[in-house]
Amino acid sequence: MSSTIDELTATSLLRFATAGSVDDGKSTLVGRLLHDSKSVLADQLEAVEHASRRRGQAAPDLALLTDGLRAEREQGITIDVAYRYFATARRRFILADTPGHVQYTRNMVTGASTAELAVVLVDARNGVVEQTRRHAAVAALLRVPHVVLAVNKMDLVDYAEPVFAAIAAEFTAYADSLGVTDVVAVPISALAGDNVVEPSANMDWYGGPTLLEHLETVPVGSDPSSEPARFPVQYVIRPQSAEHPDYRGYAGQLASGVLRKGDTVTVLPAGRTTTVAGIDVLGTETDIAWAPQSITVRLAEDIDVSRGDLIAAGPVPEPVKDVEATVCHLHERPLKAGDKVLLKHTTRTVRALVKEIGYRVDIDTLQPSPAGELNVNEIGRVVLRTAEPLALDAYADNRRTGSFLLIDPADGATLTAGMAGEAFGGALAAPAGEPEEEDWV
Ligand SMILES: Nc1nc2c(ncn2[C@@H]2O[C@H](COP(=O)(O)OP(=O)(O)OP(=O)(O)O)[C@@H](O)[C@H]2O)c(=O)[nH]1
Repeated sequence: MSSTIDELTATSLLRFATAGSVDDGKSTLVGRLLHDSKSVLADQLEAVEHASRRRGQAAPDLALLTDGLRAEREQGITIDVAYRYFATARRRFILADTPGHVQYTRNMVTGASTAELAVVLVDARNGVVEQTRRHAAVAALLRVPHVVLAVNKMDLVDYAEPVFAAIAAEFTAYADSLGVTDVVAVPISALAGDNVVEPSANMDWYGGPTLLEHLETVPVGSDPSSEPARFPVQYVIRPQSAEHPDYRGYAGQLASGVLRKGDTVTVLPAGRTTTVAGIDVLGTETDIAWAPQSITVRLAEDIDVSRGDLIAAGPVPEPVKDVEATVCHLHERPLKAGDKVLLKHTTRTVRALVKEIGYRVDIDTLQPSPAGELNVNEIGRVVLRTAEPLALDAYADNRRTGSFLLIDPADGATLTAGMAGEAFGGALAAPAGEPEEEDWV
């Protein structure tokens, strides 16, 4: 069965995000990836060639492939996170293309929250700059498992190995201090196509994979059997037909792990334990299901289960009403102690009070400092009190069931993205003079 799991789970799909400062060459890189991996349709390419000729450029400007919005191009900035889908013979890709201007943190959090790999782009002429460190910090905070440092514009530094080596060493050391251990550095020229899809003849000193080779081969989709099963109930199915008067099934997407018929499970937050009586995938009964399949589960006992409950196996989280989390604030309206919000965790939405803004983190220095409120793009530590108990995992253990959103009850706006538990692998201490974490709640 394990080979089937390998074949059918997310191993064939890589979700990744790009991040870089303005003009580092993200659009050109993504265009180059799509073009050289033959993911671009002929008519798209024709349109780009036509547009480039009109502007008097001899070669097609591949950045045009990715900059869908003309207005944005005219302003010279990229507006929002764009998702692009492409595939090679070896793997399918979903790319969250995150822009590099001032809204970087918000966009990168949005784009990288589901990513398994982040490509951090730097301009070889500038090396590691402030924004590079910020991108690395956000990747660390979101626990993106793999980071690629793409050192772009190598053509402008004469393809010189020492330039690349120094940047790679500086970045790797910084990433390491954040707890990001899987960093692969690739010297590229997005414009000329060196080491993006094809190996570069200009950099024969580089023995590593091209960017695409790495994207195609990096291990993804952590083995579901290594994680405890987490199944947030999306719908309760009760057909109440004469044929099946007692049928009660729970439908949703398995967030993590493997669920088998006969497994002992706990329904949270109530805490009732029962066994899995049956599993249906696409209307067909099966003995086993794994994340991220969409399934319907039947339980042995007729217990009260509703939308928003978590059916969990293995070590299950203790439901809590006091939530301490690291958050990134996404909205122009600041988040303050005393705010009444809605907290959306998987399929469950509950009322919550912002009890305390613990501190904000300076993303450049990673130093925490006391804060009364969190402004847009700021990262900080908050304490929340929910109206009903939540079955939250630590984000470090489970990115799906350890994360949540805060929503403005007045207009439904998404305010804040939250990650339960410790930040930066616990390396981040409370600011000096602040109460110890235990004293907060
Ligand atoms: N010489 C050289 N120029 C490059 C390379 N990659 C990109 N450029 C140029 O750098 C400029 C910026 O590239 P873009 O791809 O638009 O940069 P971006 O990072 O997407 O910029 P924003 O969309 O504004 O965030 C353009 O003039 C590109 O042609 C490269 O490898 N070598």
